[in-house]
Amino acid sequence: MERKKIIEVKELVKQYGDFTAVKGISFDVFEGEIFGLLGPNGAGKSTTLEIIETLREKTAGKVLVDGLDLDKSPEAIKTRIGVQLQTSGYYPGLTLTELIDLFSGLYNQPVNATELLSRFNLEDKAKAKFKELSGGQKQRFSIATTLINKPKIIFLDEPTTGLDPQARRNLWELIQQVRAHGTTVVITTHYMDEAEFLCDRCAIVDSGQIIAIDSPDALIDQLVSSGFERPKQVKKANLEDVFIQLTGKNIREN
Ligand SMILES: Nc1ncnc2c1ncn2[C@@H]1O[C@H](COP(=O)(O)OP(=O)(O)OP(=O)(O)O)[C@@H](O)[C@H]1O
Repeated sequence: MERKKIIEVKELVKQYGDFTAVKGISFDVFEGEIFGLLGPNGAGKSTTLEIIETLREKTAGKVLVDGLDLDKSPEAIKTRIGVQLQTSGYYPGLTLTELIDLFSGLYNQPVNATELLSRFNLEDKAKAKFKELSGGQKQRFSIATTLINKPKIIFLDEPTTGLDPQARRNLWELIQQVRAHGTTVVITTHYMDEAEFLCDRCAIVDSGQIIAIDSPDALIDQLVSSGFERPKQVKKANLEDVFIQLTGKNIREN
């Protein structure tokens, strides 16, 4: 059975003055997958996401989200997507419940704040102010808020940057749960372990172009079949495994 394309990007171009940040990229995202955009700083990942999110004008190309043309139906697209705000985008003095109620009113979507907070292990923080949360809790809350308008797709821009190993792994599990509920996830990251763990497929973007696109496994197999070998014998564990083994998996943020 053919999988449904929920995002179609064709020959997308973005120029900032004389500088071309996105150079005619094309890719599809399938419904229900976790799709990653990977690439070094300045590759054009955020620009591409912001165009799909209707937050930035494109220079050329075509974008369809859930079958809707970005040029014709940006408002309808907004109702089908959830966008993670930078953590500075929240009123720091409001409690989490008040913030959820605020968004719920803005989107005109009734939301059970307690249920949403407990899905993200934040039920104990319902009356806490946003500014009182740890980094991991802030990230969990910002992902929770992407779901308020019951979107088909959520976009997460570097969701685990700055988090400790326990908080990162916890967030990975939560992102998998979001997908298990049927939401498509598009994520940008600099962490290859994160992409390998989470993404069904990923596009590697460099200097505004997609230089590879496939599942992490297939990309690794292609490299290995080209004769690549790691210069050093790979050990069965790495330093992060040592750290997690010693400090446990529990998140430390209460
Ligand atoms: N508003 C802007 N005006 C001019 N140039 C911009 C603007 N926004 C981004 N750029 C440039 O476009 C290029 C792509 O930026 P973008 O933020 O999309 O990259 P990125 O892959 O998300 O990088 P990072 O990983 O650092 O977030 C960069 O060279 C950046 O300096």
